[in-house]
Amino acid sequence: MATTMAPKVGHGDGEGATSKGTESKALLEMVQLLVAQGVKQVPEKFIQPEHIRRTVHEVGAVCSDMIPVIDMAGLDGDNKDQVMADVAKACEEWGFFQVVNHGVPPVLMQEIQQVSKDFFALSPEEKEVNKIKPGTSVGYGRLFETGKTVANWVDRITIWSYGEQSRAEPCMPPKPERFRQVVDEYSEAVVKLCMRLIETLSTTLGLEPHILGEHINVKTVGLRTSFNYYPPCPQPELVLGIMPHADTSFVTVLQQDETPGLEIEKDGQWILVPPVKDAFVVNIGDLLQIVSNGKYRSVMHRVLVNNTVGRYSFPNFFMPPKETVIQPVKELLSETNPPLYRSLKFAEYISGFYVKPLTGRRLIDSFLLTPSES
Ligand SMILES: O=C(O)CCC(=O)C(=O)O
Ligand SMILES: [Fe+2]
Repeated sequence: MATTMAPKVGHGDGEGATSKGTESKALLEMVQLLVAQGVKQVPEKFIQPEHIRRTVHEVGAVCSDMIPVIDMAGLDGDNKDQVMADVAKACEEWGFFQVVNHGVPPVLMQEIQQVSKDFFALSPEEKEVNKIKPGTSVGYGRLFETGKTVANWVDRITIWSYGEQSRAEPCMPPKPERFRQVVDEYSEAVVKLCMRLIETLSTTLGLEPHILGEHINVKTVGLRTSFNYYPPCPQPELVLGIMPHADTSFVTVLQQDETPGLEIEKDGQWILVPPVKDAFVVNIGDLLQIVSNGKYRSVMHRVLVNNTVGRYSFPNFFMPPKETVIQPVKELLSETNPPLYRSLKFAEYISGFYVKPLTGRRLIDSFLLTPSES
């Protein structure tokens, strides 16, 4: 299990919701704008306390090549059992792995990168058209700027890219013009990949391939996509691109560009997830931790920035509608493996991180049937 070296914050997908009335102020202080103005010293609000900064090592210093890379083409071949075993091991030991030959066309991955570059190249006024609305968690701007937490060195736009929520809460930016079309194609391909992963994880959990998907009502699960831009920072050692957090998803499928920055916490150390061409980074989210009754764990991760080159990343959070009940799969339970978590509605989970996102504990622990000591 993840150790306690990182502060245990209960952020959902890197950041929580915005609190009412703080949005315009946040927008005036978008990182991109600060950098364009030639800021030499990062403003106070971005400076992390010392114990949260790069405490253990610099980017990439620890065994980053150990994070498993799974060739999904192998799931259809003679080597299937070995690939399944590799996935099972990756989930149990790492909670993170990369996938190649995953079925999402590389050209779509390039296009998503291009339209987000085009988005961030718009004028501040054009970007602000789509700014986060009070009480929601989608739109342009840094979320969770309540003034009580240190700000992340990132600008981002978050949208519901697929499923019920994308219809209920429209949030596509009007510009660039190709944004919507590219996102539609991309999210459909990424959802297919998520479905495939859920089927695979069902098997690696020791269940029939369809059980996990049926349990989470996979056909109703949607996608929330963030477009993160981490501009170069004049004092990268003082800030974090995104502070340590675990994701509020079943799984997250992340596209990163060629600039390193993402690190995961394992056995008390931060380990770089090295960029691999055309790969997605897959990680177990809190919801799968509950559903698998703790067999697969949602691992803390963070993002470092540097002073020379900007970085783009696109996490896709595979998340259910608010009314979905989240509980351990009954086929996994037995007298020797009793449920660790109580059943809850996803809405309850979300409101947990909206209301008290930074209590110093992981949100997921508050749903344990027997409270943990930490
Ligand atoms: O930028 C990255 O590589 C990770 C982003 C992330 O963890 C998040 O948005 O939840
Ligand atoms: Fe994350």
